[in-house]
Amino acid sequence: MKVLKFGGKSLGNGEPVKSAIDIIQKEQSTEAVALVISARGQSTDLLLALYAKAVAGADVTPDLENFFAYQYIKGLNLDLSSYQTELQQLLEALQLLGVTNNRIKDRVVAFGEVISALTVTELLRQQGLDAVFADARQLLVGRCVANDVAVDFALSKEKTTRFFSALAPQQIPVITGFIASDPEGKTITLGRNGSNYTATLIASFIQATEVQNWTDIDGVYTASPKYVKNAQKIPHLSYREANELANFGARILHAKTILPLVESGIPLKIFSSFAYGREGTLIDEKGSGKGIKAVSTIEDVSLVSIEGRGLLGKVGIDARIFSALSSNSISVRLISQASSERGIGFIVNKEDAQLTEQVLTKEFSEELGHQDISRIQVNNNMAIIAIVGRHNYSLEKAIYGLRRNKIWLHLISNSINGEHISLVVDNQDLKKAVNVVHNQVFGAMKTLNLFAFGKGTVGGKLLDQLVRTGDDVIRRRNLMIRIVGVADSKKMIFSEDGFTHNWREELAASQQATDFGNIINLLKTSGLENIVIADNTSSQELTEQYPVIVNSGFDIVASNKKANSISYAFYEGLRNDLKKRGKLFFYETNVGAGLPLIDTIKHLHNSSDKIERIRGVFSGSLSYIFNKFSVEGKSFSTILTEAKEKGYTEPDAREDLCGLDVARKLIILAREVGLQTELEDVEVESLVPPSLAAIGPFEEFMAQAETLDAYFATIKASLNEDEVLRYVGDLMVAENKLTVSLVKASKNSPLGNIQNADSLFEIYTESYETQPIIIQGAGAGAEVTARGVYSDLIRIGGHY
Ligand SMILES: NC(=O)C1=CN([C@@H]2O[C@H](COP(=O)(O)OP(=O)(O)OC[C@H]3O[C@@H](n4cnc5c(N)ncnc54)[C@H](OP(=O)(O)O)[C@@H]3O)[C@@H](O)[C@H]2O)C=CC1
Ligand SMILES: N[C@@H](CC=O)C(=O)O
Repeated sequence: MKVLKFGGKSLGNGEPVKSAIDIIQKEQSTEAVALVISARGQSTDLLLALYAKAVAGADVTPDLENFFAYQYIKGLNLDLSSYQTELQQLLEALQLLGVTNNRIKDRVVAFGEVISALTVTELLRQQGLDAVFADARQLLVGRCVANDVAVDFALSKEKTTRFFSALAPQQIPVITGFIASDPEGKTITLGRNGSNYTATLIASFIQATEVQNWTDIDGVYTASPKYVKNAQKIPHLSYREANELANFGARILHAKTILPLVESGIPLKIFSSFAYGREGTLIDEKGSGKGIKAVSTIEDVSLVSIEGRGLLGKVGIDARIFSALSSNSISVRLISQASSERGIGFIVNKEDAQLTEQVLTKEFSEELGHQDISRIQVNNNMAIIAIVGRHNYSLEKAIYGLRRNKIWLHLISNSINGEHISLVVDNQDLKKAVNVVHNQVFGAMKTLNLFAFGKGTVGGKLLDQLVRTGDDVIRRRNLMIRIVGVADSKKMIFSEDGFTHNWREELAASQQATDFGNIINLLKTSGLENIVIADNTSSQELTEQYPVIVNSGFDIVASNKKANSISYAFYEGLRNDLKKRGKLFFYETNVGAGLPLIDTIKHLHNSSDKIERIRGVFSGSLSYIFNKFSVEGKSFSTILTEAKEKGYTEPDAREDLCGLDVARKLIILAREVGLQTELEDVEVESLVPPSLAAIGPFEEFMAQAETLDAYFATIKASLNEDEVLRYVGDLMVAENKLTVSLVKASKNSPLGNIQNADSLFEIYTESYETQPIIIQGAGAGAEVTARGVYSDLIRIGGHY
């Protein structure tokens, strides 16, 4: 015979209770069943509310009617009037007395299970099954001890086996869950998860073949799906693991419910009654072997810490703490003690925190007076994350992830059998922390949460690329890049669930103004892990906020060159912040767009190959302009407009023309090789004609196209037939000399030979002294630059 237990949600009116009856019919067709039934739907909550109202002397009539209205199922021949009268009388007595009483409370609550079991019995009879109602108060006996129930196993077993042996083979007992009686025959309840306990007790008494727990969740998950979206169902657990999970927050289980099964070796299966046929979780003696099984959580606990020099080497301190707590019925969830014995920390339930402080202050009043104990501190806003299962390096992995996400660990506790690690974090960090730990220890898919500043040429293309190829990155890199926010200079959007192809429409429809402080605050309080800020703007104000971003615990990717080319003091300060916080900043696209230039320079520099000179065409837009202008008949302004339309220029193309963009790139490379240069150190030959230098808006500048064209026509006229114009950047490291100038190059030289918007960099080093390393390819453009930023994001993801 197997025992089937149905939870309250699985017996709610309508489809849920119909499905439960279907399941019972199917299951009993293969093997005899005994049923354990919880109160239906919200019945227990309604009864508790009725009890509270009655004690407060309030009118309970409407609520009582509501309760019974819910209990009646249309077409079912069940008369509950005697129960209604009995409950009403109990509540009236409570109204008169106005006092709380746990035994009466249990009697009130018991109506939920009794009516539910009667209802299921009747529904089964309607289907032609021989169902027999059984009140568990006739079967299970126990005593209330300190907020718990101690079951009298021998007596309960005797009563239960006697009841079962009197059943005919075809009869299906429908037993009330949750309730039992005390030795005087008064109603008691079995506490949290009480109906599950009823089921496992009955199963152990009758030596059932298995217990099936039918509920609204289809099994035990690797973490609470409320917090961790990619939590996975666990197919198989051992009793030990289930017990650890039950002790550490798994709502679906309770430690004491597992015990009767352990002793009798009966397997427990957890299924969803809303998805019959779907695999659930099996819990038995063997389990599925080694490995991490789950990361569970307990919210809202309190951390108590006792510190002081007087604890050093003193015998009996721990004994005094725990005996004081135990005589006040305060249970300690976990403990950690410094090896020097100068401090001890432990976790209690939040409800017990105040009493704990009072009890310990009294116990150690003398030591506190002599300053042997400097303080007893209680911190109420704590949470526990428990890693359950045998682990190799899981603690290291968890700590690495938590550190990267700036999550403070208050206490660590490791079980002796190695099957359990507990980590205590601030409650406010719980969601982020459990995601980090879960992903670290399972090596599960990592999530990178991206907030993107800038949705123009580069930023917009990056977001489109991410949406288009995100699934591919998940498949190949086990990394999900979730776009949680986008901001342009005016508006922003933010959603913890992320945006996909609809980001443009969502941003267009947004009413929320871009506000940097608000964005950082939203991200910090979101509970999202692994946050990366993408800067695809040309805003200097935003780059000046990078230290705030880093100090908030976020990584950065940027196509914006300004953070690396404004003052050296800022550059150095940012590097210090990054180092101190262990944060990442990737900016490969700052020079040469998607070309692997900065990385190459870094590798050469780090391998001590002295870089002597970097020379070439640093500007993609000016490469395009001079490639065309030198050989085609179009005017300079026409080609400049083309370059802008193709997305090669800076937002204000004069930053390219005046040499500022190339100068920035030279500074960035110079700093990579260790020079402490400033923008003013670069000797720049500007291409903005002197007569147009003072013009304000770009449109006004372009309105002077004739002057611009005439200026460049003169320069072009001075070219020989085999020459072309090139705008060349040159970094001479030993001389600390950085120049940008317009040169005439032979069409047949490497510089003269480049096409389209290609950049070309010649890198001379100690090893590559005469034959430089040459890196050449598209040096500007939305597609290649966005790809470069994308690849920086993936590199950051590789560190999670
Ligand atoms: N184009 C290229 O080939 C390359 C460009 N880069 C760099 O990429 C960066 C972006 O260039 P590009 O895409 O061409 O420029 P765009 O002008 O096309 O886009 C800039 C975006 O930044 C937004 N923005 C500006 N200031 C802010 C701010 N303070 N907060 C939020 N958003 C802001 C703009 O908003 P709004 O739309 O409201 O104006 C716009 O969406 C530049 O720094 C450039 O140097 C680097 C390598 C190559
Ligand atoms: N405007 C820049 C874009 C890339 O950095 C260029 O022309 O190279």
